[in-house]
This record gives sequence, structure tokens and C-alpha cells, in this order.
Amino acid sequence: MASAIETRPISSSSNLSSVKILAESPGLISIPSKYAHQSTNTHFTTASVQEDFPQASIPIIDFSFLSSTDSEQRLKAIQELGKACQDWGFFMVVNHGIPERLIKAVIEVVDEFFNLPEEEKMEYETKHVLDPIRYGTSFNASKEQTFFWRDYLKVLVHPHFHSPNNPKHFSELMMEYCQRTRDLASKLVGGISQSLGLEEDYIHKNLELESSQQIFIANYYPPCPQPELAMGMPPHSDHGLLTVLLQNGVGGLQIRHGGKWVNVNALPNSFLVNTGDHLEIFSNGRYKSVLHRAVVNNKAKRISIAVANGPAMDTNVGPCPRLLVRQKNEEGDHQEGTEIEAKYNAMKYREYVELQQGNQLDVWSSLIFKNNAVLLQKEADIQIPEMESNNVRSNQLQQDEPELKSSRMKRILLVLNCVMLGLGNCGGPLVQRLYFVKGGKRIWLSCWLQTAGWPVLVFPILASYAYRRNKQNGDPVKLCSIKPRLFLSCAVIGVLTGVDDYLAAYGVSRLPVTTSALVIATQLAFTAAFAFLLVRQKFTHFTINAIFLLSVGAVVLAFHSSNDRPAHESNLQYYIGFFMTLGASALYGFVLPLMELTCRKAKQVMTYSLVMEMQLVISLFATGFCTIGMLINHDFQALSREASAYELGEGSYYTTLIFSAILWQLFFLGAIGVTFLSSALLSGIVIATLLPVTESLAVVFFHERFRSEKGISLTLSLWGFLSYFYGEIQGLKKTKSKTKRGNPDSIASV
Ligand SMILES: O=C(O)CCC(=O)C(=O)O
Ligand SMILES: [Fe+2]
Repeated sequence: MASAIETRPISSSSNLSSVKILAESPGLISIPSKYAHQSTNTHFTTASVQEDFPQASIPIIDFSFLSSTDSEQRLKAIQELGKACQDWGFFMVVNHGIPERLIKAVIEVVDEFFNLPEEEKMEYETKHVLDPIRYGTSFNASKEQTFFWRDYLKVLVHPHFHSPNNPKHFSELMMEYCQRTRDLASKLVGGISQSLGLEEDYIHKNLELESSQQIFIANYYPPCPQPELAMGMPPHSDHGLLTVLLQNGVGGLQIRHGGKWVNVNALPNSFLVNTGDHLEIFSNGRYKSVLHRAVVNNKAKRISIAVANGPAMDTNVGPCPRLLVRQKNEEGDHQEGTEIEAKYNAMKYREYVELQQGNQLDVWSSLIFKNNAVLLQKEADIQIPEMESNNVRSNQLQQDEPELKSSRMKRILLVLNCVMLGLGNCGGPLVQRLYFVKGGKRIWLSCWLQTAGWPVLVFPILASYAYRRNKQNGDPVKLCSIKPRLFLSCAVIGVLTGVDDYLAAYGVSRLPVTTSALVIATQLAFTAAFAFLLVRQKFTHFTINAIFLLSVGAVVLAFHSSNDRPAHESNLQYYIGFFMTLGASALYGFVLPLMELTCRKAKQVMTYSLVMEMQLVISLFATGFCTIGMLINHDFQALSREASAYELGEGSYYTTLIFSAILWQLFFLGAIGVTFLSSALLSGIVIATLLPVTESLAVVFFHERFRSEKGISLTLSLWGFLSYFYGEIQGLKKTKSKTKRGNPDSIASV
């Protein structure tokens, strides 16, 4: 119904899947780039300047007064109706007489329709705007660069009734509901006709409402993880005469009023009604067809049902001739009877719909707006949305995220990040331990090295920048996209990481690698707990089992840990080392979900280049924190002394430091990458399950003892690891069968 072009089926060449499937994909924390609108366009996002949208107190029309036998009451209601159409173009109808049980049942059955298997709904994917039943997604997916967070079902219900076969009772309920709303619209049109000074049945007869075109449109907006970047439905006006809108109690409609977007919420058991383009044309612009849009939220699904009531398809609609003659006004206008200029050309309703929805906007506007001033006035309030969506807009996301175009690419990146995390996870503690074993004593230096490798990040960031520049054919592309709010969050995480590095470095200096690595495995339990608290991580039996096994593994080790105490260390030193490592584990278990939360709350589109920028800022602040520690401890001055006393020689000393820095950088970049591409929990799982490799390497390189408790712990870790991945594979299979016909690209869990 809306004034745009919804000609494209859901699964055409670009494989656009339903947004419902996308929203239900496990672990979706940010929206795919193709759903994120430019924050510079205030009409397409809510993230920009106007943060709080006032609540509109739109006029309320008591329908019972319109059909009152008391002529005075009726006249008053008609005047109020006319004023509502003139000043607002939107009003709320109460006491309409449509039973509440019918309203509830229709919403429920629409919900059931969207819950049908994708294959079944796909039967209704169609090509032509006037096909009787159409199921689709977004708004005008064939023309849009950026999609809308909405699935829809459109059914032509009058003069010929159509309906999907399923769900059961859909057809019956829809027929009754459409009949009742058609009667409602017809009575309102009668009142509007009178409010224009015409007979009650004037519009009815002249626009042939006996065979009026009625369209049932159900809109489904699932919860969206980044609602401020997405939009459910773009600004548009509705064609036809009156649209009767119902919603499932979840707000989201905004209308353009007084140059602002304002929220409109309906009273319980009321309808929202808006005047359409053809009432504007018919009244020669006296009644406005107002722009409106639907915003989305991250909490509850929203369903809206818009029933559009238009003239008969083949009716010619132009300004009403009787309204083009000046009426005598209250002051006794002496120009009474003179002609008023028609602002619009007449056009068949069918042609209007086809031209407008067929996207020939230039032709359409020149045909419809006889008076160019009307068009200009419309454009002045807001850039007409069709123009926006039809023109190829340079989209911030396409600039930012060329590398995440396909799900294959995402999977490759995820594997790459797991490998980096693995290398860092095994190599980092080993090289750090090497430093201490061969004569290094500087804890602050060792901790500084955990993040001081940040300059290596400059290369991939530059490479991504060069790639984007190349792609944009000379259009301006930003080197850094991080915004102040995200920068600040990363700075805080950086300082926490610095503290964490110190705790971990202290632990590594005191404990054998085998012990410290297994204590670090408790991090998974911390990660899981914080992930639940901070990001509402969902757990399956398999993940719970994995977390339990991995944690028990670490505890088994902890009970026997004193057996491991190196000969030269006191009990106290050993225990301090043990608890410092545990503290590091808890803190990092907190930092990972915190990063996930930061990614979710960032009012920015998350891209992989942005993740690298975030890691750079985190490392920078962590390094700054540790530099202070080094300065206080005079570590810089001690460097050359320590190098010359290093057991493996001076050259190897510096090599050890450099490798340590690089390996830790891989660890952190891998961890944040896996968190962004999947979840904090997966990062924790990878860290915990790579223990066997670290264990074996430590036994090989440092000839550490491999005692029975380590064997038990190791077995439990492996078991936990297998349990987690088995669960993941099961989950993936389920999702795949759900989305057989959907597009893996849109499954943004990776
Ligand atoms: O979902 C809404 O509130 C708006 C729906 C709408 O404007 C339409 O379907 O034309
Ligand atoms: Fe609409």
C-alpha cells in the first residue's frame, strides 16, 4: 500500500532472507551492514540528532458520535474529523464497534502466518505489485541499497477476496476483519465527505467505493539488536483514501508533524487512521497524506496490520470539481464562485499505483503534481523517501565492510581469528615463561609486552583502508571510523586489560606454565557467568556441560597445585602467584563479555576494521597503564642490564621480548575478533580448550612435570571442548533446516 515499490520477492538473485530468520539466528549481536542506515540521514535512523521523539497527542474521534441520531453531536463529530484530516492527517478512532476478540484473533493469526516454515511463506513471493498475495521483506528490496527491518504479507481483499490457505482460520478471520474495517472506513469517508461540504455519499459514488480496492497488509518487525541503526519502514505516505492501522500493543509508528518525527501510540482497543494520497488529491490538498515511518526496538516483536482502503482501481481521481469553486466564507468572501486552481492532475488509481510502485518517480511526480509548488513543499519537509531509496546512495557500510560481504568470508575470518587466538594463547605464556626461566625478572615489563605489540595492527588497518579506497573509486573514505563514545569504552577496557596483564604476568612469573594455563582455564566459568549477566548469553545443555567440565578440570589442578611449587619459591609466593592468576582469569572473564556488550551498544556499525581499531585503542591504553608501572619500577633502565645477564644471550633476550609482544597481540586480536564474529563465550571456550597444546609444549620445552592431576584436568578439558562443539554443530543443523531457503549471508551469527 505504501508509496513505494515492493516488487521483489524474498529470495531473488541476491538471496535476501526474511528478517525474522535473520533476527532469530543464534548469537546475532549486530545487524548486517545491509540493514544499517546512514546515521547522517535523520529520516532513516533514530541514532542521530533527534534522540527523543515527542509523543504526539493526535486527535481522537469517537466513532459512535459519527453515527449518532443527535444531529448536533454528529455535526460536531464531522467537524472534528475534518479538522483532524486537515491538521494531522492521522487520528485515533475509539468506540468503533469492532469486537475486541476479532482484533485479538487477527493479530494472533498473523503472528502464526509469519511463524510458518519459510518454504510455505515463499509460495507467495511474487513479482508484480498487483499480484493478489505477496510475501516479502524490507520495503522495496529490488531498489534498495540498504534494507528495512521488516517482513510483510500483502493481500488484495476487495473487490475480490484472496487469502493464503494457511494458517487455519486465516481466511475466515481476515474476511470478517476486512469487512468490518471496510464499513468503518466507508462511514469515515462519509463523514469526511460532509466535512468538505459535500453530501455524505458524494465520495462513495464518485470514487466508486462499491468496488473499492482494499488491501490487507501485515507487517512483522522482529526485535533488532541495533535498533538505532535500523529502520522498520522508511518514511512514506499511503496511497488510497484511508488506512486503518492496528498494532500488537508494541509502539513504533512515528509521523511527521510540525517538521518533527513524533511517536504515535494507540489507546487500547482503538485504531489509528490516516488519510491517503487520494484524499489529498481529491480534496485538492486540503487534507494531507502525511509521511510516517516505523522504528524498531530490541525487546519485543512488533506486528502491525494496515488495511488500505482506496477507490475502485479504474476510477479516475483528481481534485473534486466542486471543491475548485470558492465557497462563500463566514466573512462573506466577495470572490465567491471564482475558480480555484487544481493542484493535482487526475489519474486512474491503477495507473497511479503502477507508476508509483513501478518506480518511475519522475513521470509519476510530474503527472500527479500539476502545481509544482505542492511537490516542492512535500520535498521541503523531508526528502521524498522514494527518491532516497531509488537513488544509489553511497552507503557507509559498503565503504566500511567490503571484507564481510559473504558468509564464507565471515567464516574464513572466524577461523583466522581462532588461529590467532590459538597461537597467542599457546605461544604467549610459553615465551613469557621463557623470559622468566632464563633470567628475566621484570613483571611490569612482561605485562607491558602483552599489549605493546599494538603497532603491528597499523598494517591490517592500513590494508583495509587501501582496499576500501580502491573500491570507492575516489570517494572519500575514512581511515578511522571509531567514534568518541566507542573510543572511551575501549579506553576503559584498555585500563582493565592493563590490570589484568599485570595479574597474569605476576602469576606466570611464579607458577609453572602448566599450572598457570590451567588456572586460566577457570576464565571460562567467569566468562560464562558475566556473559549471562551482561549480554544475556543463552546456554544449551552442551555449553553448560562444557563450562562445568572445564572448570572442574581447573579446580582439580588447583587442589594439587602446591606440588608444583618450584624449589626456590616460598609457599607464600606460590599462593600469591596462584591467586593473582585466578584474579587475572576472573577479570578477563569479565572483559570479554564487556567487549561483546560494547560491540552491541556501540551506536556504530560494527565492521572488522572497526574491531581492529578498537583493539588498537584497548592496547594503547593498556600499554600506557603498564608503562606507568615500568617507569615507577625503573624497568626501562634495567633492560640492558637484564639483557646482558640473560642466559640465552643478549640477542635472544630482545628476540624473546619481541616475540612475546607479537604473540600476545595475536591473542588479544584473536579474542576480540572471535567475540565480534561469534561470542565472548566462544573466545573463552577456545582459550580453555587449547590447554592440551600449551600443556604438551610446556612439558616438551621446559621439561615440566606432567603429573596425574594434570592428566585428569586435561581429559576433562578435552571432553568439555568436544561437548561444546557437538552442541554447536547440533545448533547449526537446526538453524540450517530452518533456513533451507534463506540466505546464509544473512545469518549473522558469524
Ligand atoms: O507498522 C506501522 O506502524 C506502519 C505501517 C505502515 O505505515 C504501512 O503498512 O503502510
Ligand atoms: Fe503506511
